[in-house]
Amino acid sequence: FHPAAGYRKIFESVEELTEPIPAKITGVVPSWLGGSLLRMGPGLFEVGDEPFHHMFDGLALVHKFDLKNGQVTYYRKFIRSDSYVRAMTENRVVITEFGTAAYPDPCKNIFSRFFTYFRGAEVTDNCLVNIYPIGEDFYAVTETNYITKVDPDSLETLKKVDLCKYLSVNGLTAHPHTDTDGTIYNIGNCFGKNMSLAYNIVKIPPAHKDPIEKSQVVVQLPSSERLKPSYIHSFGMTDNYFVFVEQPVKINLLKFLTLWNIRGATYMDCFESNDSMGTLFHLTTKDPAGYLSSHKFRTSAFNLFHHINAYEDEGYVIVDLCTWKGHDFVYNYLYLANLKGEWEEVKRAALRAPQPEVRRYVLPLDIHREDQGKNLVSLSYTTATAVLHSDGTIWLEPEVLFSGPRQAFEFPQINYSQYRGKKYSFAYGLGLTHFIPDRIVKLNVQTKETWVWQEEECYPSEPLFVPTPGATEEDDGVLLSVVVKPGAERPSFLLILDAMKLTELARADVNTIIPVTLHGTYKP
Ligand SMILES: CCCCCCCCCCCCCCCC(=O)OC/C=C(C)/C=C/C=C(C)/C=C/C1=C(C)CCCC1(C)C
Ligand SMILES: [Fe+2]
Repeated sequence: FHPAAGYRKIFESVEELTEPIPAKITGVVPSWLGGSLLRMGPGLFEVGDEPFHHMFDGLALVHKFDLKNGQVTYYRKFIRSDSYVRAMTENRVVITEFGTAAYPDPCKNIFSRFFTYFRGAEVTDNCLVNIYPIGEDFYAVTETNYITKVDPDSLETLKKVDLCKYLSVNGLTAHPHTDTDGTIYNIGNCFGKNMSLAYNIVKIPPAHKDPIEKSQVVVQLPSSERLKPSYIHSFGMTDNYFVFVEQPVKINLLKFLTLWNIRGATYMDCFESNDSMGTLFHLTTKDPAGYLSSHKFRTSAFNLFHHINAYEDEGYVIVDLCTWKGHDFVYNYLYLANLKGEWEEVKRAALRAPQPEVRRYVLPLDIHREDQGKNLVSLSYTTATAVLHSDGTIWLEPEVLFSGPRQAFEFPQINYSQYRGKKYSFAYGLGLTHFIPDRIVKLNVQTKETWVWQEEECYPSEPLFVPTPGATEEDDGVLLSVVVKPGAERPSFLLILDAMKLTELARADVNTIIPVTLHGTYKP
């Protein structure tokens, strides 16, 4: 598919811009589409002569496409995180990133090194994963306790916020949910006093000024394994429930706590797979007086990063997920050395990685002891099953919504404002071939029909759905994706697709390579 290995370019360092640059438009940008597309990703893949090793290490770069009156400009700035500022000052990796260790400053004397050793190293504030609004402010985030307030116009870094000051969590996911009234929910690991472990769901109520100050933990879910909470990247939310999937990818807390004293260790060294637990689903009501479902939902092992959507229907909770089969951690395959090789090497490196599959799980809400051994799912439109076992657990089997050999449907998006937590039809995603992003896919989750946008030597990013104002159809809107086409005269463009047919409406070409972006927000 990619013998020219053009995808390497999306993993190379770029400089930030001093002012927005104009884009050259082909096609017609819908006149109603006025706003900013904000996206986050790594932008600097080495500091001095020290390379970053993992796809999630590069220093955070915030990107912005401004759309106004059919015209488009592009701008980008590095986040002035402590990771960035100190790296620039000392010309070396100073703060340990996800898969790259910082080594002690060789210039420091033995005494100051001794003190750093006992104070413990600093947790990274390299917010490269997502950017989203909290109240009227915008925050760039990773998955630690540090988030960074960013000016969405100038892209300037405004302040670093430590979530631990407001909430008892060690971090929050980069995938919050927002209710219609603006309430934000998120989930994070909490390593409490006495080594008690929990997954805490937090609520940030809508407020004009500093909503984070009013945030609180609303639900606490215990970890099923002592000292080893599961890694969590996103969660599900319906009108009345939170869905938390406890996956066999574990954080070994003892390793994490001693990590900082081991030379060369990184966050990646704290993870391990549990090869016997399979995967557990937990349901809790959103109501603060809510409960944790007394039934344990189980299924075979998979890695989970992205929930697509979840909703309630006829006494069931339907949960659609982008899964990776097995307990082997997918992030083990995302080292830059694997992703930046020749095409044959990239394929070889991805060969043993878990296989992707889009799956639908159906969790019955009303469970009776006398139904033991029977399939409890009687929804007309799904083949997913849930069988009650004698030990009270419910074994789930999914319905496969999309599957292709080493063809992932990842970085999923939906018409979030209208269909979050509701019965829906369409998911949009980034197609990955052996982890290389090479197409945009639309999936009808009811019929399994797919539509594809693909172009030779093009490397797109997560497609964000923006609804047409006043739309009545679920897929009436556009998809926005940042595409890199290394050989072209202008090597990157903002792609605007008609979300119904996945046909191109317009592209806005810019004269610079835009490195890989993970997630982002459209700010109308
Ligand atoms: C867009 C194209 C990408 C091309 C290649 C990628 C292919 C990916 C296929 C799989 C999907 C995976 C999606 C992952 C998305 C993502 O954005 O992940 C980024 C996650 C990051 C940077 C996580 C950082 C987490 C940290 C630093 C956690 C730290 C912690 C611990 C490990 C334990 C203790 C608590 C604490 C400090 C939070
Ligand atoms: Fe993500």
